[in-house]
Amino acid sequence: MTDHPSTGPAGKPTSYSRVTLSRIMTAVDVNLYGTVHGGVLMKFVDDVAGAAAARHSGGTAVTASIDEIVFSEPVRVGDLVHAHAQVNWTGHTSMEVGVRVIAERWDSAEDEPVRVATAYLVFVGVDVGGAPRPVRPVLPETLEDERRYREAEIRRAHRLARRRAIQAHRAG
Ligand SMILES: CCCCCCCCCCCCCCCC(=O)SCCNC(=O)CCNC(=O)[C@H](O)C(C)(C)COP(=O)(O)OP(=O)(O)OC[C@H]1O[C@@H](n2cnc3c(N)ncnc32)[C@H](O)[C@@H]1OP(=O)(O)O
Repeated sequence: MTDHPSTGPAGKPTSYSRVTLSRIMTAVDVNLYGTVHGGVLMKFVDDVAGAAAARHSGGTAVTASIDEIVFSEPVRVGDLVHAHAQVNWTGHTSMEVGVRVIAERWDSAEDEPVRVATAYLVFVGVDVGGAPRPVRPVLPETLEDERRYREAEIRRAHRLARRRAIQAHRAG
């Protein structure tokens, strides 16, 4: 089992944080090439991740960083797009939120929905003054949740190692 905060009264299961946002993409969402702009999807991803972080932490949470966002298939005008988010990992004041974006093609409703994007973001719970505040631990419930928790730790370790390496490089 992954070494995550043990079950305690203050913890919340992963499923508690789950949020889905859905919308139909329109002509105002397109880029020069006629497909949906990546920035539109990034805003959508940030919104659903923010809602999951707010729900888990029981208050305001701000986006601190985006570790990764992958656009795996283009999205088109008319597609019905669903963004599913959950808190994968918690630190002291920060949370990793994973987001999966799925599209139902408007012109092939019989086909299986397509995974169009995947993202991992770090949110920090903040108080009314904007200062970081402690967040309750997330409690993985399933093997899949455990896997995501462990992978979030790997992403965090890489992020911190990269920062240290760049700082050392700059220090000469
Ligand atoms: C019931 C509910 C339904 C829902 C209903 C509500 C719906 C609601 C929907 C909202 C949907 C919109 C969601 C949009 C959300 C925005 O758009 S927020 C706007 C964009 N973001 C910002 O403006 C953030 C600006 N940055 C900051 O304010 C500060 O840098 C931060 C993020 C608060 C961090 O402050 P700091 O003093 O540098 O913090 P520091 O003490 O060094 O570190 C605190 C923690 O942050 C982590 N951290 C700091 N920097 C980073 C970094 N670059 N990368 C990763 N982690 C970092 C640290 O590792 C540390 O983690 P822990 O070890 O405590 O776990």
